[in-house]
Amino acid sequence: MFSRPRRNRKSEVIRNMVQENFLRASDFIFPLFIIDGKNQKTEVSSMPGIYRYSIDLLLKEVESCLKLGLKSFDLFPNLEESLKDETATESLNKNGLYLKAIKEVKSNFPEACIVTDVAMDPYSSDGHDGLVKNGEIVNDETLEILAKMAVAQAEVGADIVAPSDMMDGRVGYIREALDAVGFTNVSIMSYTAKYASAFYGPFRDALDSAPRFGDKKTYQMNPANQREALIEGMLDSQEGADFLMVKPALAYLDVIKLMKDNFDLPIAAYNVSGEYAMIKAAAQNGWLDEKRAIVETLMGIKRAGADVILTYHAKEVLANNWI
Ligand SMILES: NCC(=O)CCC(=O)O
Ligand SMILES: [Mg+2]
Repeated sequence: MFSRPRRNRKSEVIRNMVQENFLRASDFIFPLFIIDGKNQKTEVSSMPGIYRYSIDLLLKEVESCLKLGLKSFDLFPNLEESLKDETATESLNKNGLYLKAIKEVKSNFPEACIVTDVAMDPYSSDGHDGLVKNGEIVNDETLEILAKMAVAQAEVGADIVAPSDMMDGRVGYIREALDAVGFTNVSIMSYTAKYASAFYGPFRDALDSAPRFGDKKTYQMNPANQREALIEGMLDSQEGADFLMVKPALAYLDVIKLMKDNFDLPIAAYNVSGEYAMIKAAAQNGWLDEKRAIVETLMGIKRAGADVILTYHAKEVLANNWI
């Protein structure tokens, strides 16, 4: 035997020397949930360790993350039912929870990178990402609403707007709307290949945003499909996306790799709520070594080709020096 791969595993020094992939604080975007009120911090029951924060406590949370070197945040609002309507009007309310939160975070911490969510579901009485007409999620009329939402978010300081709705043509539509009012420097992180997944369950608990009828299969992708992601990637690239996202991450590592191999834009992967919940539940039962399972999961996503990872594990990983 001339070749003995085990020689490169014989000591920790050599194992470290030949390590191919690394996780860094700057890889992560930390999703944060926001609720109305003062001094409110409520745990998402299906996501142990993850909370919804009122704006005052959100600022404290962001500050503590920044101290750990965690500098990018994706904000999501939990709105009261009474504020929801068919056209997501509340998403444009300058004094509403979401736009106020973005503005507060950005003015208190200009060094933070704020990613904002562009989709109708948190504000929609139908719980869908697009406008509903006669039971159908209509594409082109939704674009106008999304574009206004993106501009409103840019106006209060969004660094990156992230359309998570999967309507056709929305990246280009939003790009034009942003540019038309001078926001040529605001980036777009497109949810390019977002699959109709069971793993979003805990997130919908966090926001009370489950669809009120039907499912999201007419706009989110079929989990059975891989090549279709190339069509979405090509369109988003042509329409001016700055990042292409695959979501969820774990059951879609092949799609992350495919996107990495086919597009030169940075690839983001969303390690979603259900993926987080699975590890937490197993760890709480003593069935998994939590630290190792989390780091291995994130490393797998990185190894598959993700340049950026949106993950609820971001803070704990850094706070505990697990990477
Ligand atoms: N638009 C954002 C999501 O749908 C997040 C899903 C999750 O974390 O499960
Ligand atoms: Mg698309």
